[in-house]
Amino acid sequence: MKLAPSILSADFGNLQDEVIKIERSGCEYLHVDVMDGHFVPNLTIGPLVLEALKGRTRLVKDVHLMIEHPERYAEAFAKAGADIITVHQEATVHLHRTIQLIKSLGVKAGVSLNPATPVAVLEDILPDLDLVLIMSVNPGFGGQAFIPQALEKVAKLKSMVTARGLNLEIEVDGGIKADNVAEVVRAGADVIVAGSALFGASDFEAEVQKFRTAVK
Ligand SMILES: O=C(CO)[C@H](O)[C@H](O)COP(=O)(O)O
Ligand SMILES: [Fe+2]
Repeated sequence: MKLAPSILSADFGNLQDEVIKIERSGCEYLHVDVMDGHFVPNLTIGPLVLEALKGRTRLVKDVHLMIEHPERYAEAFAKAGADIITVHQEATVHLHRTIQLIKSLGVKAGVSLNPATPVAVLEDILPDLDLVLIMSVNPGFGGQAFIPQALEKVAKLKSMVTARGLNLEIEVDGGIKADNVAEVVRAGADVIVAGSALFGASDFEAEVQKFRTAVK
């Protein structure tokens, strides 16, 4: 299991230290939640913040775009240092074109699905993807409760990926804590996003260890 702490729940006044904390705890990805106040009812950060972290961390910068028309901003996030750009299937009409654009920028391409979107919509684009992000909360906010139906979706997606011999990562995002991470991984997740559970803990590193122990 790879861990992707979401900086949505970090202390933005102290971002550099928060990123160092993620790195020291042995996590693999840095999950960056970008929200536009249209696709989701919340506003967060843009490429400027990502750019500020450029060259300051070895973590894989995993950018989750919860914005309408993500194709308009892919280049800006690629230039700002994104390693993976994930767009929502629900937010772009020409998903195939958007994925090709992201790849042409030299960045890995992912697609995210809202809780009500079935994995079957990805059937024809699956071989083009580096990552699929299954939302286990409705996107927009940290600290929400895990939606259990996500487990079945992850398992279904895992079978599609295995049956076709594809090489892509399954990431799951929202409401994941030390006490439910094991079932998410058992269902087929390769990458786990966690925001409030890690940053809300009194000891970040100890909480990361709890996640690791839970999946052993
Ligand atoms: O994309 C997101 C919300 O839209 C966040 O990545 C997600 O909610 C992580 O936060 P938490 O672990 O607190 O649920
Ligand atoms: Fe996210």
